[in-house]
Amino acid sequence: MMTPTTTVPATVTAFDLVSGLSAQRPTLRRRLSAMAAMYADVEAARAQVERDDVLVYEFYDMGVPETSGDVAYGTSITYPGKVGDEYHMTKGHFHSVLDTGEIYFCLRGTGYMLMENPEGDWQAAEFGPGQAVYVPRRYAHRSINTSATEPLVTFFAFPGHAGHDYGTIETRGFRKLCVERDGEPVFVDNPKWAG
Ligand SMILES: O=P(O)(O)OC[C@H]1O[C@](O)(CO)[C@@H](O)[C@@H]1O
Ligand SMILES: [Fe+2]
Repeated sequence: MMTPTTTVPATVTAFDLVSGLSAQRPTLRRRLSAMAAMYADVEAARAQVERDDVLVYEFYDMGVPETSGDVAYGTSITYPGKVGDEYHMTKGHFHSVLDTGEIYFCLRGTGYMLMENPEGDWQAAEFGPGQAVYVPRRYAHRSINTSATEPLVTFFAFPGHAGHDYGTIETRGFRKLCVERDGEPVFVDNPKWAG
């Protein structure tokens, strides 16, 4: 009988359901200065960085091997706020291996998963606590926090070999932006979209 090969031991990690954080490892943190150019109103972003280089989001890299048999996972916490009228968001990325999906389960807060594929389709899935968004293969994805007060806390999982392609979104942007109009989030065309 074959003995299964195990490369990563079974592990248990505690994530706080309110903060989304774990005391067991440090997060990777993205401040506004690291993504000011991604917002539509770059001047507003730079002015905010001058006043206070706010923490926009943080997340975990659990160090899972980047192989197809493994599953990368962790929590991601996007803090409330706006840059001009655009809600706080993650950088967003395609997977380097485009044919890989991802799952995000919301633990706290309210927001959207914005998705688009190279074929021109885009979707914005609203989610809140207890709801999971499935990001299909080929779709770039970005978390957006539309709450004025609460962090958007999600647990994510994706194939270990998927990789991150940040460059495409950094140069081209997403087709749509999520902005506040009359107190409500709406998706509008991104005037800077360079597809
Ligand atoms: O990778 P971004 O776009 O900076 O956003 C961070 C989130 O995306 C992930 O890379 C997973 O897709 C996580 O590490 C984290 O949830
Ligand atoms: Fe991803």
